[in-house]
Amino acid sequence: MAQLTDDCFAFGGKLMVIEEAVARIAERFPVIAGTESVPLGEADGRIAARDVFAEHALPPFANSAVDGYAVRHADLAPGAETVLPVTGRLPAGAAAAEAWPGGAIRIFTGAPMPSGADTVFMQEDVTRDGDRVALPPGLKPGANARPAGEDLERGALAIPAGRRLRPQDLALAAATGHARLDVRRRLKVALFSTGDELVEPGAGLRPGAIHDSNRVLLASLLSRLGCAVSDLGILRDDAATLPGHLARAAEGHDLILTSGGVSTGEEDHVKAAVEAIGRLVMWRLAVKPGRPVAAGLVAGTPFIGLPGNPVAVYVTLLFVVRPLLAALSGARHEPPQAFSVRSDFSYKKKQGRREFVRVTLAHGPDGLIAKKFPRDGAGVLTSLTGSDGLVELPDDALGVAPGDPLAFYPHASLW
Ligand SMILES: Nc1nc2c(c(=O)[nH]1)N[C@H]1C(S)=C(S)[C@@H](COP(=O)(O)OP(=O)(O)OC[C@H]3O[C@@H](n4cnc5c(N)ncnc54)[C@H](O)[C@@H]3O)O[C@H]1N2
Ligand code: MOO
Repeated sequence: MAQLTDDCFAFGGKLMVIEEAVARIAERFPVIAGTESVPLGEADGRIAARDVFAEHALPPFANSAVDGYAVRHADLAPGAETVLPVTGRLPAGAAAAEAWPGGAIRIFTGAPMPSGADTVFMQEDVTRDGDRVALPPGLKPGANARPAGEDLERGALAIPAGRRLRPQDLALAAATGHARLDVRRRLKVALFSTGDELVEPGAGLRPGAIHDSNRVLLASLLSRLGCAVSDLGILRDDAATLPGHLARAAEGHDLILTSGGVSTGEEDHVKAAVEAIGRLVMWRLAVKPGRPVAAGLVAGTPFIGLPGNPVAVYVTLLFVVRPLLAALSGARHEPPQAFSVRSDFSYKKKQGRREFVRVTLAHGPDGLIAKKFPRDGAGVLTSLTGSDGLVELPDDALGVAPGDPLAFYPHASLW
């Protein structure tokens, strides 16, 4: 393939490492503008548009961590039991009271510490007798009391801009005084499958046809990643009509995503269609499965063409598209977390490309071991439904042997 005038890759050369390719594609993709304010209940999975600061300290006031008795530590006899009169009662929600010198206040979890009191005995540790309570020796000053601002001081950063909001972030926003958050607008993604062999799920299978499974995989994954997906159906392997479909999709979308038709066959028209009405900025990556992935711009709108094989779709969406979605939407890319497991298999690979192998986990003598899913073709969908996750074989590795440490990504933590 000829070197394109405006591209950054020599397509014929060594394949580019995933992170470098993603960084160089991202440079050419514009970050979307536009934010909206949403109630916390609608903010899960959205991207924080700006830093969120604590409106007040968390907790806002010093309070008891247990049900028990609040005292001034200075009133306790060193090394001996202390008996104090019970001088008050403070349930959660009550306004703070004064601590009487030489008295103990019956207090409940979350109630404000009485001013002057600094230490709380758990009720299980004391002996109550009428209006007096006997307190054992040995409790440190400050025990079982939570200071104001222990979690966050007023004005402290609670959520950084660019964070993809998780339920725990929303809890922190609520706890620090926010009812709504400013978030980036959703990325609008136009989604196509391509291929003459494809028919809709549920349709009868004529000879040579298969059901389109990539579109529902991609639409579902993209929705989980917070995108607004336009499902635009199946495009035929037709060099004459493909460019028009892509050009129309470029209007009103932030990204066009296709699967299929990006390999080298003469029926693989997607790349040519992009070049006809826009430009490719990258084709082919050092990754297996998923090598023929293509990226470009169509009428200024970012385009990513994934290979047709379903496992290649899964892997490239995760490791190529996902960081690009983050770049487009102004999010911080938080790479999926890998866990270390031991290999239970031997496998040879080519140097100079990263491979993702589907595995199931089992308990070995020294921790978790990864067993390779027996059928590893990039078209084997049951290798995705029947495995626990992916292991990553590094670009430069020549293979893996039993006992080798492996980076494992559970399916459950990927989306
Ligand atoms: N001569 C070569 N052949 C192939 C190469 C190569 O380098 N040289 N690369 C192989 C690799 S690796 C992959 S991956 C595939 C990718 O090719 P395409 O992106 O052009 O994809 P298709 O040929 O259109 O489809 C591949 C495969 O996937 C099935 N498919 C496509 N779309 C869907 C869908 N929506 N749902 C379910 N299945 C789908 C399609 O029927 C094919 O079986 O090329 C290799 N060939
Ligand atoms: O890269 Mo292809 O995805 O190996 O099958």
